[in-house]
Amino acid sequence: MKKLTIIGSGNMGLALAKGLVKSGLYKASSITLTRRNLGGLSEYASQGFITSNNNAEAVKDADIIVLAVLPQQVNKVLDEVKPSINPESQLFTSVVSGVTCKNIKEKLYPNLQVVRVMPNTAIAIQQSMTCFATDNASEENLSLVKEMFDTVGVSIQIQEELMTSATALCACGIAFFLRSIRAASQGGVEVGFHAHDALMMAAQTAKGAADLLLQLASHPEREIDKVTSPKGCTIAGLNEMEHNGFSSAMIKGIKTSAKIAGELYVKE
Ligand SMILES: NC(=O)C1=CN([C@@H]2O[C@H](COP(=O)(O)OP(=O)(O)OC[C@H]3O[C@@H](n4cnc5c(N)ncnc54)[C@H](O)[C@@H]3O)[C@@H](O)[C@H]2O)C=CC1
Ligand SMILES: O=C(O)[C@@H]1CCC=N1
Repeated sequence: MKKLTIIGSGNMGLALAKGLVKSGLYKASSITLTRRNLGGLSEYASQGFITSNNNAEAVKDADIIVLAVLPQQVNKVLDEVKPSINPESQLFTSVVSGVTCKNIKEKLYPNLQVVRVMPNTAIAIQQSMTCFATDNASEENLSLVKEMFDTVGVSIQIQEELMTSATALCACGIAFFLRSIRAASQGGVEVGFHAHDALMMAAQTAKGAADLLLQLASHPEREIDKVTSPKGCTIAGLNEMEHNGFSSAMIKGIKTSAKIAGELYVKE
């Protein structure tokens, strides 16, 4: 079993750690989690994870390193770990938005194999859509990354220039679909359901809609056509939403997120 060190164990780092252990691919004892404030990791230490607030020490024995700090924390952390990194033997992965493989190699070592990965928080329940890209990692290391992220959802390799787009569509996308479900449940309350029933009903309906596309390899409009009876209530509601900019709002939101994702990291 490979040894993994996650630098920056916040929302994403912890979701990844939980998902990998749940999948059975990793034991908690083979994952080291770092954070500045160790107290925030005590629950994880009691579950068998190794915890540390010393990034330089924590990366020394790792086969795979996952950088999961915020973009504005990257420069300081890379300076800190550089003397402990072995570019010959370690694989460096990063989930940080807007930080390219080149940015990391410039700060660390030019021959370090780097894979940029963009998962989403559904990784905690093995349902992530994960995109990854590299400009120098070996096929063997790419297979390792694919195996790792396929056990916690679905992963695909993409061109690196599309990573900020993948961030918007898939990583930010979790929030966009959650807000849609929340809005649907609020509508549900207005038409007569208690809030917790409305939320469960909206979430299960969203899950069914997604599964129609994934399991039948169908297109949204094909499935929509099956719901919209002529002169019926679905087309009336759907058109009302479109008159209010439903599709347009989602498209504009994704474009804005993709733009911001590319501006999050500032080189020193
Ligand atoms: N939250 C999400 O849905 C996703 C986040 N990402 C990326 O993951 C990265 C982390 O995002 P979040 O987990 O949301 O942020 P977060 O703020 O929850 O996590 C960052 C963690 O890094 C720790 N940290 C800061 N400085 C550190 C240091 N010097 N040493 C060790 N730990 C340190 C913080 O204490 C915090 O726990 C970001 O770069 C983000 O772009 C990528 C995909 C999805
Ligand atoms: O909001 C953010 O910047 C991070 C990256 C993608 C999801 N969360």
